[in-house]
Amino acid sequence: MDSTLPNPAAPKVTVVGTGYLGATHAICMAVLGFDVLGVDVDERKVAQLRAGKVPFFEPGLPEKLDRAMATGRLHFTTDFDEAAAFGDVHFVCVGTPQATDSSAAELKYVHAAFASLASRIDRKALLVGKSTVPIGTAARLTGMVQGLSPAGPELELAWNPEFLREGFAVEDTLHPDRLVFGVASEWAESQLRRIFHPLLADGTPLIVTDLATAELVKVAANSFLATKISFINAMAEVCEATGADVSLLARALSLDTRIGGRFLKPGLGFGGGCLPKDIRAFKHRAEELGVGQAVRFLGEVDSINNRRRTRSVDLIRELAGGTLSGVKVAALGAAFKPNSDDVRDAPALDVARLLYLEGASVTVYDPEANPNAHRTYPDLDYVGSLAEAVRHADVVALLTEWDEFREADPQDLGALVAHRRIFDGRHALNPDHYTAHGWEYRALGRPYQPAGRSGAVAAGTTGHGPEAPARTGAPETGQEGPFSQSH
Ligand SMILES: NC(=O)C1=CN([C@@H]2O[C@H](COP(=O)(O)OP(=O)(O)OC[C@H]3O[C@@H](n4cnc5c(N)ncnc54)[C@H](O)[C@@H]3O)[C@@H](O)[C@H]2O)C=CC1
Ligand SMILES: O=C(O)[C@H]1O[C@H](OP(=O)(O)OP(=O)(O)OC[C@H]2O[C@@H](n3ccc(=O)[nH]c3=O)[C@H](O)[C@@H]2O)[C@H](O)[C@@H](O)[C@@H]1O
Repeated sequence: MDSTLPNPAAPKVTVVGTGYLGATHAICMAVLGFDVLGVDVDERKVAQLRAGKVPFFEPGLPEKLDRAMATGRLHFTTDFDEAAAFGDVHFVCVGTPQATDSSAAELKYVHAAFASLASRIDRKALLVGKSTVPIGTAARLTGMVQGLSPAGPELELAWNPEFLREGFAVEDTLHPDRLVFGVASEWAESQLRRIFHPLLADGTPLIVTDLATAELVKVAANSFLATKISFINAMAEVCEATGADVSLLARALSLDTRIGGRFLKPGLGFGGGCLPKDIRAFKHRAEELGVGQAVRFLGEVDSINNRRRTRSVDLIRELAGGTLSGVKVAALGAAFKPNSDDVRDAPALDVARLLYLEGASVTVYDPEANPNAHRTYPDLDYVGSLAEAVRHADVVALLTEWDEFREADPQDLGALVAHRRIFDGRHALNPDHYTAHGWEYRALGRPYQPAGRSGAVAAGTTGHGPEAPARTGAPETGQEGPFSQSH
C-alpha cells in the first residue's frame, strides 16, 4: 500500500474530538490520502494542531502530522458549521470518561458531538462513532440524530470501535489486528469499506456486524485484557503468601501457547484512560441490562488491580524500615505506562500520592509525563532528571518501566542515593544486578532479596531486565513475553 498517493475517489472525512484517539485517527486518515477536517471544542488543542504540534506525547505521530500537513489534506477547526458542510462521513472520537457520581460512562460529550453535527447536516451522510460506549448507545443515538437532523433518516449511524494502544497508536491505526464495522445498512457498510479500503486491501481482517455487537466487542476486549493482568496479579498475591516467585510463574504459564505471554506481566497493574473506566462502565451497563451476574467478576478484577497499589506502598514502607514519615522516596515514572505522557488513573502517580499522604517526601521524575502529573497532583515534587530524583533518596521506587530506568546502571545510581533500596513495581529490572551492587531489592510477588545475594534463580533464566530481549522466548511469534515492556 502506498499511503502517500492522493486518492481522488476518497470521501472527505471529519474527525470530531482530537484527543489521543481522534488526533491519531485524523492524522493517519490524511496520511492514507483522505481530505480530513479535525474538529474540537478545545481551542488550544486546535491551535496547536494547526501549528503542526501534537498536543500529547505519542512516538511517531509528530512525523506523521508533519507529513499530513505538508500534503495540504489535513485541517483543524472548532467550527461545527464548517464540519457539517465538509464531508459525508463524520467520525466521533470524543471522550467517555467515568461519570463523577457513579461507575457508569459519562456520555455527555458523545451526545453533544452527535447533536452538534446532526442539527447541521441536511443531506445523506454517515456518522461513525469510535468512542468506547455502553451497549445500546448507538441505537439510542440513531433516534436522537435522525430527530435532530433536517436530513431525517438519511442521516445514518455506524460504530467502528478502536483498539489502538497509546505508545503504538500510529502502528495500530495503520496496521490494526482487525476492523469492526457495526452497521445498520448496506450503504453504511459500503461507506466504511470505501474509507478503510487501504487497510482492507492490505489484508486487515474485517468483522461486519450490528451496532450492539460492535459496541460489545470493544468493552469485551478491554475486559479480557484487564482480566488477564489481574489474573497474574492475583497469583502474585498468592506468591507473596507462599514465598513463590510470580515472575517465574508468569514465564512458565506464558510458554503454554494457549495462554501466551502478552498482558501477563505482573506488577503494579493497569491504569490509563481506558481499561479501568471501561470495565467499570461495562459492569454498570450489564447490571442495568439485568445481566450483572455475568460480569460480576470484573469487580474483582478491579479490586485486585487496586490492591497492587496499596501493596506497593506496604513494600516501600518495609524497605524504608517500617515508616514512611520523613522518608525520601524517588518515584521513577508517573505515566500509566512507558512511551506515554498520559497520567489518567496512572498506578505510578497513585502510589506516589499514597506515599506522600503517609508522610514521605516524594520526588517524581517521568521522562514525558511530569507536566500532566504536576497538573494532577501539584503537591508532589517534580524534577527534570533521573539523577535529581534519586539524589539522597532513602528508597527508589520504579513505577513506570521507561527504558531510561531499565537501563540505568545500579552502581551509578548507588553513588547518588542515601540508601541502596529499590522497589521494582514493574518487574523491569534484573534483581541480581542490583543486589550485586549492594541494593536491597523488593518486587510484588517475588521473594525478598537482601543486598549482596543472588535471587532464587540465576540471571538469564528469569528473562528479567534489559539483558533479556523483549521477545526472547515468547511462545507466540511476534509477541512479547511477560517481562518485556507492556505492549
Ligand atoms: N486513548 C486511547 O488510546 C483510546 C481511546 N478510546 C476511546 O476513545 C474515546 C476518546 O478517548 P481519548 O482520545 O483518549 O480522549 P481525550 O480526552 O484525549 O480526547 C477527547 C477529545 O474530545 C474533545 N471533545 C469533547 N467534547 C467535544 C465535542 N462536543 N465536540 C468536539 N470535541 C469534543 C475534547 O476536547 C478532547 O480533545 C474514549 O471513548 C476512549 O475510551 C478507544 C481506543 C483507544
Ligand atoms: O481502549 C483503549 O483505550 C485501549 O486500552 C488499552 O491500551 P492502553 O490503555 O493504551 O495501554 P495497554 O498497553 O493496554 O496498557 C494498559 C495498562 O495495563 C498495564 N499492563 C499491561 C500489560 C501487562 O502485561 N501488565 C500490565 O500491568 C500497563 O502498564 C498499563 O498501565 C488496550 O490495550 C487497547 O487495545 C485499547 O484500544
